[in-house]
Amino acid sequence: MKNIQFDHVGKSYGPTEVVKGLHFDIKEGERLILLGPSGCGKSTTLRMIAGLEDITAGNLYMDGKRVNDIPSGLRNVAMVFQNYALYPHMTVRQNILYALKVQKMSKAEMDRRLNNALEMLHLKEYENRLPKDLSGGQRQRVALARAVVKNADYFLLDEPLSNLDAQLRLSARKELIKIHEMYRQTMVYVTHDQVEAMTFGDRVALLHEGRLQMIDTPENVYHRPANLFTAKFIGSPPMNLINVNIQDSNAYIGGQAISLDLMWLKQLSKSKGDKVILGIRPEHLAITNTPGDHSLGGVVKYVENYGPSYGVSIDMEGNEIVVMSEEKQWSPDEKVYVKFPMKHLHIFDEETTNSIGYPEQLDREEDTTLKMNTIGVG
Ligand SMILES: Nc1ncnc2c1ncn2[C@@H]1O[C@H](COP(=O)(O)OP(=O)(O)OP(=O)(O)O)[C@@H](O)[C@H]1O
Repeated sequence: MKNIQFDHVGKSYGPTEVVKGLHFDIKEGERLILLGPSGCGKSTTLRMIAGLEDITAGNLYMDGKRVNDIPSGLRNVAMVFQNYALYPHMTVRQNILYALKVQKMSKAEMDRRLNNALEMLHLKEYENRLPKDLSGGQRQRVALARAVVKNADYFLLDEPLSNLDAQLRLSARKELIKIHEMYRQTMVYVTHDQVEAMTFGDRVALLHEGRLQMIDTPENVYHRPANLFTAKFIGSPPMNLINVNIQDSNAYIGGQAISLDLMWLKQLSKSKGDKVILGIRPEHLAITNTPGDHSLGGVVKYVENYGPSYGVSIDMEGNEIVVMSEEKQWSPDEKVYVKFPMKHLHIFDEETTNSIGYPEQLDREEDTTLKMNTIGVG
């Protein structure tokens, strides 16, 4: 099994621990995205898999074998770096063949792999050029070709598309998906771009300050965030998060209350004390001019144009709430009402910041127990 297992893996530089207790598996053949803000430890984690960085705590297994002390060259990995790392004095062809020559492969096999890669990545006509005579996108494709020809079991990519403009990034991403579907290597892909992560990953592992926050499918990371960090990081504009007091079956936001006539929230108020954070995505809220059930009043602060819709920023009892609206009609200082649909509410524990309830269980009325998010926290 060409899988990768992190067993409480950590990395310290002197006294500074930059990766902390990573404990999860990457499955054979999957596209796993390491996502997180700058400095969270993504590259360090990838470099530990590649064997370019010592592991200072825990064990790392690849294909069932502990690799902590196995040098990079024996791990059967191909890596693509953000800055491409092409040899400037070598042509495209020489750059691509370099790794294979080191492996002492037969000429016929080298030519076969080279031609496949040149064709697949549309590089045939640039074969004899030096890197300085290529565009950023073309250089990036050469870096990919150089990794592809190695036919490695593990394909490790560190922000490989970040130097490309938006359009090129889109086509390069499609290319990468094609390559991956053809070879199905175990792929680990570092990015800080959530759109890239959501569109490209089979699963996403979100890191923050060296710790795993959640590892799951893009869909679950978006719809069932395991904690406040995940809820805030994924989604643009981000999820609204509001401190509320729960009393009986009402959630109080300042002086206003919405009735939470749901069995699981009643249970929550009994078992969890009364202070929680309520989360709801901007696209799940609706604005009206008139009060109604599950609606709270607020005042429009400003409206931002997001292209297909408008982000309306509303002051609600000192909380700033963003609501996506198809209409531009809302103007600053206008009094409005915001409807909170019960089926889209998330509840987070104020103290631990972990999710203690998310919307899906509302569809199953017979299930009155709280669904807990237990994945990958800590
Ligand atoms: N050689 C080093 N010595 C000391 N600290 C280091 C060293 N290399 C990295 N770090 C620190 O480790 C932390 C994690 O770095 P890393 O490059 O893994 O983050 P990242 O998530 O990939 O960030 P980015 O998206 O900005 O590349 C950072 O705080 C960084 O400053």
